[in-house]
Amino acid sequence: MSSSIPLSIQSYSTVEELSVALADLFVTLSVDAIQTRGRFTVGLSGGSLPKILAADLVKRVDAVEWEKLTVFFCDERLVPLDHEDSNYRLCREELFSKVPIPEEQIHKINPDLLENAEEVAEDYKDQLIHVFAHVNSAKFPVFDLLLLGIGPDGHTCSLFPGHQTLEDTIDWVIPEENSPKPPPRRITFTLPTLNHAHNVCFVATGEGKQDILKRIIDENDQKIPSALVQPVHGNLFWFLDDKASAKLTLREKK
Ligand SMILES: O=C1O[C@H](COP(=O)(O)O)[C@@H](O)[C@H](O)[C@H]1O
Repeated sequence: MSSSIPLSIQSYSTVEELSVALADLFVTLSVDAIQTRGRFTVGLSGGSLPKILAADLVKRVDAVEWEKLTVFFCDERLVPLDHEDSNYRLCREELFSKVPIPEEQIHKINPDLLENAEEVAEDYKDQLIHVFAHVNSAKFPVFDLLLLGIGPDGHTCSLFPGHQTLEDTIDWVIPEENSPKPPPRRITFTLPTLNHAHNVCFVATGEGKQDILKRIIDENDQKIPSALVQPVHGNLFWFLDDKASAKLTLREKK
């Protein structure tokens, strides 16, 4: 890893302890962002992340000013919003249904456009512009916090190894219609969108992530999409459990 990137790798004995620490980070960053900018902009992932995030956060609902939260999805599957593969549905079941976040502050894909992935991405960009354009002078949205997962192949969001999507240096959100992990049709934030955030936090647990984490963190293998997430000015956090981090040389044991 480049030494210029503020890097924090924390490994917890259990997923439960990791959930407590992740909720601490979420609360702390929400307080900072709301004090500084009047709101907290968050990008959520699907997969294992929503459950780990919600486990402790829902126990301290009052610690977050939910009405000042704005949520996007770092990637979304092109399925109806109530489909079992929908990242929105997963986050609703695990988190949104348990906290007082106003529904209109959760930015979802437009289900009327599902036939055309380009149009879904364009519409999602318009939603991003509506929220970010008037406050950011940067060319990309600047999220307060992006919470990312890592697949065993090193994909993050819907950015997969070897795919053309990794080359995009202009767009904010793009279609991916050949995801090797089902369902195949998705949209995803691009690397520049990820890399302009104030804070990016990867969350990975379990033995199945050991080898890919070694390639990303110890070997900085630039063929792996997750290794290409290197915030330009922001902080990069890795929240791991001890099973996932077992093969790493660089880590702080909690
Ligand atoms: O397909 C996806 O997978 C990744 C990783 O999921 P995990 O279950 O290994 O944590 C996830 O971050 C992404 O949002 C999702 O669409």
